[in-house]
Amino acid sequence: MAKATRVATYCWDFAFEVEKKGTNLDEPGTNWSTHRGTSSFSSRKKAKVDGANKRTVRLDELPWKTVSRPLETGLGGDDGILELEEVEGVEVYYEETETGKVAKFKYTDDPSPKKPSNNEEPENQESPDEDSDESADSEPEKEPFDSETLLPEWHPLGLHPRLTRSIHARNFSKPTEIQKEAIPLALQGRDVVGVAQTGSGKTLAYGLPILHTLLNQKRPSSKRRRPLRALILAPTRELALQVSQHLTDTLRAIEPQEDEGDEKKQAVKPPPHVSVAAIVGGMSAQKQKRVLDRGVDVLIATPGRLWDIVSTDDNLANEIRNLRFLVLDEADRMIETGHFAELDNILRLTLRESSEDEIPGIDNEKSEDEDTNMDDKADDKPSSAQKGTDLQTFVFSATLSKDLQRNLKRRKRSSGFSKKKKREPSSTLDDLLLRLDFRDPEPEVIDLSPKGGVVSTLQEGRVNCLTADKDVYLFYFLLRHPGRTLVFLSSIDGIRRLNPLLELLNVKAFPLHSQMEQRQRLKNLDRFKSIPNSVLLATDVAARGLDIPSVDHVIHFQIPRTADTYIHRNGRTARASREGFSMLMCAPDERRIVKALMNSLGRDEAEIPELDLELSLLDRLKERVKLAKEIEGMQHRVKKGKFEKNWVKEAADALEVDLDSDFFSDEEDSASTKQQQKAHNAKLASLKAELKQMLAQPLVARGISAKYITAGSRPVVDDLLAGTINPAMIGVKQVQAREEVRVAKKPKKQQKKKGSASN
Ligand SMILES: Nc1ncnc2c1ncn2[C@@H]1O[C@H](COP(=O)(O)OP(=O)(O)OP(=O)(O)O)[C@@H](O)[C@H]1O
Repeated sequence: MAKATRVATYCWDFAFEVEKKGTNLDEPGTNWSTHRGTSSFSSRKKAKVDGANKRTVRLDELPWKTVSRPLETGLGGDDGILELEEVEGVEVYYEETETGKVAKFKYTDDPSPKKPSNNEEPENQESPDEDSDESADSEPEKEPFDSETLLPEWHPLGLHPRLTRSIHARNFSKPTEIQKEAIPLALQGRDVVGVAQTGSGKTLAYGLPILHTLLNQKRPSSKRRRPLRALILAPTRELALQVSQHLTDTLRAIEPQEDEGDEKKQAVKPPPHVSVAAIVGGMSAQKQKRVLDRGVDVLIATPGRLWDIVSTDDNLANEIRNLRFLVLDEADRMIETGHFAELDNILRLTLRESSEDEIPGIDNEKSEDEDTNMDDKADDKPSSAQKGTDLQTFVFSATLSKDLQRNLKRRKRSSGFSKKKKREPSSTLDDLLLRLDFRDPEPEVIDLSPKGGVVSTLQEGRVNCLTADKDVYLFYFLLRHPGRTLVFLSSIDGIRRLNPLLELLNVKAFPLHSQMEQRQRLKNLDRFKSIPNSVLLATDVAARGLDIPSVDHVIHFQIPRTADTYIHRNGRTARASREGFSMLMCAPDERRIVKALMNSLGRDEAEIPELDLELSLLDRLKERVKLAKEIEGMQHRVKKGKFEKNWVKEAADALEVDLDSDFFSDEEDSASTKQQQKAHNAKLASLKAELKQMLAQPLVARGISAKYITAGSRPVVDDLLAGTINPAMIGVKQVQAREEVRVAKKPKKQQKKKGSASN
């Protein structure tokens, strides 16, 4: 006998499957029906089943409760069961049948010792009419929401009242610029290409119109599978999960909450009006397929995983053909992620079909001049007769080339794609976007990108140093300017080297790169988000779209190769009008790249000021970093040796060959090796002890008296009194990095050069 469990889902269809297939809870192909909500996993009491009151019930008659799954697990969407919870008063037993074991449920009507209050409805309430479509659309608002008074700047956008309520709950007092411009156009049915600075709220600029449209439609029945209505494609797994979370949060604020205390009502809660799910690589494809099988309204996906599923699922392919909304988020990055072919294949499904395979009224062969003439008729709005479907397309990024935007305008009349012509695989963003079949003859291009790509609240800075000294300069910066710091490196090897080094130096650092398991990536992101003085060492997998609240600093440990990457990396800080700081670490051989980078942004290299450094402290840090490197080198050699040996052994085992006796001669058990190991360990321990001692010493700036706070040429007493003392570096004020560049002097050479250039 087992106790019944409450799971994170409503399981109407599942109940049927359990009866049919027996007790395998994770049977592939099980048709799930879910309901999302919030709850605690609080009640874990054993069910008290009073035999006298027990009666056999169907699974769907049980008092199911919805619970939420935390995003940090990587399962924020409907992608699986994380935890089971007992249902009070329910007993599960199994009956042997011809087809195998069948789970049955006994449910007690007597919920003693809990006595219902006078206001409570009967415990064993019937589930709602599953075909709840009729009531859904006209669901009355519990309390009218006065958006005109409470959100005067959002009110004119005319969003669904439940969205304005949610916006209010999230304290978004006014729409951002891109939201103000994009939302009305999207609500008019226009296709929108939005370019706006990083952190400017682009997700809701396309997300709110989608949710608005779906909320204005009837609440789907739990009996019928809901068809996919919006597909959002994102370049990275993290971004896809984040967009999913963002939209889920927006909806969660408006779905009835479980912790409102009315348990009976939860048991009869209808399916969600709008369901959102994410499909990304690195997670169980089986579970994700099940999510799709039971139907979602808004799907956020990375192209690789989605195409894996679509290529074997005609149903899904058909749904993509009939989408209502298609979104490319960070479209330009998708070209770089190596999923171009998959993306191209998915987009092909969204192309219009007509009897002639041509877009009505459009001659694809017209000349450029004719194109221009057609431009003049740009005011022609799309008529529904012209549309293959109602598809609306949104393309958003912080960086889209001006050329592309011009081309998009010009392409309006040659939009679409003739299947008669050979379709070469696309290879550039321009190519890709020009192949998008916008239904709108002239997609609206909103370009709010700031001049030079720099957000006004961002302060840039740089340090010029040798490549070999970058570790020291980084360590200096982290001590000098504590905060949440995102360090970008160009290679995974670089991260693997730097991470243990920083750990030895007592810096809390977490790696993030594409060769890590998805769960570990999400876990590290989460740790970085929750620890204020931590460091994330990342490749450009983290450069785009990630919305980590309050990243104080972005450091380009290696100079990005393109201006777009520079903009997107910087965009991880100074988000949503907050201040932020970014620093280029520039080695002599990288000067050329910085120059080219700035040129392509229409800026001068000298515009980025140098960071003021306390050189005496920098020198003292060199000793510490040198020692940490020595320790790291020794540890690395041991690890590498073990790894290589294991690899050879595993390869030999796999090939079923015997290894030469020489291979084992220096194995651990030989006496001389043992001695060597002992000596090695002793040296390592002594170096570590030395480093520990060094790190325990306060770093005192030149001119500071270590004995008396009022003595020395720079007494620290004032800083102490003002509360501006930097605990890691005595004698230097605790100031923000942005303040240190204001006083920085431009390199003399540059000033000279500039002067001569202007002559
Ligand atoms: N109207 C608003 N008012 C205040 N904050 C907002 C508003 N809209 C969105 N935000 C918040 O701003 C942050 C950045 O939003 P979002 O991630 O959508 O930016 P983005 O423009 O997509 O950035 P990126 O280009 O880097 O992907 C989020 O934390 C979001 O919750």
